[in-house]
Order: sequence, then C-alpha cells, then structure tokens
Amino acid sequence: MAKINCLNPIAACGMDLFNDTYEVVDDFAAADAVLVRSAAMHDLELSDNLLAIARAGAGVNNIPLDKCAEKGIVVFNTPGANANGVKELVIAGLLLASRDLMGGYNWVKENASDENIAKTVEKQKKHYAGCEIMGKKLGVIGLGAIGAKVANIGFRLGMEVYGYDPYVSVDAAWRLSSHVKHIKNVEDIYKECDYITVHVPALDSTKGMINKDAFAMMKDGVKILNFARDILVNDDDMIEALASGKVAKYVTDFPNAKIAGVDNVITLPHLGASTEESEDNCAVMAVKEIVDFIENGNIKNSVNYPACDAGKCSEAARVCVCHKNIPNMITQFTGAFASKGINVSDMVSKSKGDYAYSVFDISEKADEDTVKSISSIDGVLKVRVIQ
Ligand SMILES: NC(=O)c1ccc[n+]([C@@H]2O[C@H](COP(=O)([O-])OP(=O)(O)OC[C@H]3O[C@@H](n4cnc5c(N)ncnc54)[C@H](O)[C@@H]3O)[C@@H](O)[C@H]2O)c1
Ligand SMILES: O=C(O)CC[C@@H](O)C(=O)O
Repeated sequence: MAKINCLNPIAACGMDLFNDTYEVVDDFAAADAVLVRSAAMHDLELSDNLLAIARAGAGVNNIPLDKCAEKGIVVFNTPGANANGVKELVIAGLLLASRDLMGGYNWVKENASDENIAKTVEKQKKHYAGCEIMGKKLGVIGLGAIGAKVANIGFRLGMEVYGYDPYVSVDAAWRLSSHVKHIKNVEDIYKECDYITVHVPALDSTKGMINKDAFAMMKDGVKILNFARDILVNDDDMIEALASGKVAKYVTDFPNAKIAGVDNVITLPHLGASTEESEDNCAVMAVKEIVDFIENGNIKNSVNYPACDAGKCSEAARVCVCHKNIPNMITQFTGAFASKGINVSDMVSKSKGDYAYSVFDISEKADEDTVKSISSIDGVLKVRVIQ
C-alpha cells in the first residue's frame, strides 16, 4: 500500500482519486509520496523511501529541488492549474491600484453610525477618487500560464499591453493575443508602462529584479503588481520609491514584516490560488501525477526530472531508475539485466539537465539481487520495481 502524506490541506476532489491501494498517513518520514502547497520543505529531512513530491500549485521555491533530485525524488507541480484564479485577482489588483476602494470602504465603515452619511459621502468622495485603467499601458513580465492570461485580459479591458519573456514556451506564445506588444528588452517595459505586473518564478536570476535600477527607469507614479513571490522585489528600494512618489501603489499577494504596513502598499494574504476552482484543479492534477508515477513510473510535469511516458506495463515487471545524466548508464543497466538472463522487452530513457530517468519493462520479476546490482552502479540515485 502506497503511503501519502499531505503537508497542507489538499482539496477532497483530488484526494478522492486515491483508491484503496493508497493510505493517507500523518507521518512525513513514512510517506512514499507527499502532496504540498506552500509549506516550507527546505529544512525537512527527506527519507530514503520518499519517491515523489507533488506541489499542488506552480511555484516550487518552497521545495529543495536539487536535494530531491540528488536523492532520486521526483518533484511535480501543476502548471496552469491555478492560473485563472491568479489572473482574476490581478484584475482586482489593477482596480485596487487605480481606485481608492480600501480608503473609501474604510471611511464608510468608520462613519456607518452617522445618520447623515448619505449626504456626507457626496462631500467626502473626492478623497477617494482615482483613475481608469482603459487606455493605460500595462507591462507584463513573464508570459507563462498566468502572465499570458493577464496580458490577454488587460487588452480586453482596453489597456495597451506590453509583454516580456525571453524564455516563453511555444505553447504560452500560442496562448498570447496578437494584440500584446512583444518587448525584447525589459527596460522598455520599465520606461513605457503605467502598470507593471510580474509573473516570473522565484529564481536566483529573478530575485530582486524590481529594484532601484528598475525604478530609476520607470515613470513617476507607476503602479506595481506582484502576485508572483515577494523576493522578486527589493523591499528597501520599494519603500524608498513609494516615499518619493516614483511608485504610486504597490499591490502584492506577499506581505512581509518590512512591507505590510507601508503607505500605498496594498497587501493580500497570498490569496492568488485560494479559490475553490484553483484548489480543485491543482489537487486533481497533483494526485493524477502521483498516481501515474506510483503505478506506472511515468513522469509528467516534473520540475527536476525529465518527462517520461512508458504507458502501462504489460510485462512481468517494470524497473524505474533515477540516475545522473552521464555516459554509459544504459549499457550498464542492460548489462545488469543480461547477466541475470533477464530480457528487456521495452525501455525509455530521458534526461533533463544533470539528471536522467530510465524505465525498463522486463519479462520476469526482478529479484533483490538484480535491484542491488543496478543500485550499485555509480550515478544511480534510486531504483524502484513495479511488479
Ligand atoms: N499568488 C499566487 O497564489 C500564485 C499562484 C500561482 C503562481 N504564483 C507565482 O507565479 C509564478 C508564475 O506562475 P505561472 O503559472 O505563470 O508559471 P509559468 O512557469 O507558466 O510562467 C513563468 C514564466 O516566467 C518566464 N520567465 C522566467 N524568468 C524570466 C525573466 N527573467 N523575465 C521574464 N520572464 C521570465 C518563463 O519563461 C515562463 O514563461 C510562479 O512561479 C509562482 O511563483 C503565485
Ligand atoms: O497553494 C497556494 O495557496 C499558493 C499557490 C501559488 O503560490 C503557486 O505558486 O501556485
């Protein structure tokens, strides 16, 4: 029975897809597979029996990807499954940055007991006036699942949309409206746009990308939206830019101790994917990825191992090997089977960066000795037999 541990609550419609050959356990160390949302995993001890981690969401900066790869633990995410939820909150963010909804709402609440409130509002409302987004320039940095949706809806809301993503995938580019201006240098977004929204992953290369050098190029009164991750923005530089009026509003889904109470910062408590629909989509996708991996050894949507689809095994056994992407591995694997007189009837081998994954369908059950001889090959990280 495969043991599943959830580090965060995962929507029931996903969990219900585990049949009675799976058992949900409380003990992380006992799990064969783990489901997680935003729980921080960097300091957790990863047991040798852990085969896979599925992130029910997009961002994987809470998971030690290299450490997992090195231990032969396949990490999945659920690309696009919560993109619409985030896109809709970004629309709210654009409006929150434009109209003083929070100020106006708070004023009405504070004056709710005033019998003359219906009249007073007419004098008061000038303090909460704003601007419209139609006709304004929206810069979208990162045109993946979320950024492409934001860019397209920006256009439909009447904005002039500039999109920047030097690594955009072919699929994402197809999803993008032809009305989105393709920007090749991010500086053009900084110089031209009234609203700038970031939708890139948190990586060493993107950390602090919205900083004083970027602000120096921006228009006075620019509005910044960050529904991606807090570390993309240099908080000290942001606080200075807000104080000087360079940035008029900073709307972010990632409050932290530095930024949360600052004037003209509108923070939400990481709500981007907190919709029933997004939570359901992520849970279903994550559980399906785990089930296909546990039962068939197939890998779809992994962020640290290659995609690998060997279908269902119709032979006596399937041997799945996580290993380093180095020369001579396949010869050694097939040699190990041959030395035991085992016929390999089918095989798939894929690589991604420093790591590779090979699947062998063999005509008889793999005994402990065979597994041992494959495990002992230099560069092998994990061996699993499905039979
Ligand atoms: N607020 C939330 O609840 C919430 C929900 C989902 C995702 N997110 C965050 O949003 C990020 C994006 O999500 P997604 O689903 O669109 O991911 P995605 O992988 O589909 O898209 C990310 C895009 O960023 C691009 N990119 C990478 N580096 C870049 C750079 N330096 N400049 C410009 N583009 C760059 C990639 O090419 C890719 O197209 C996630 O990594 C996550 O951190 C937040
Ligand atoms: O799971 C969540 O609530 C947030 C998910 C989001 O940050 C993501 O990166 O997908």
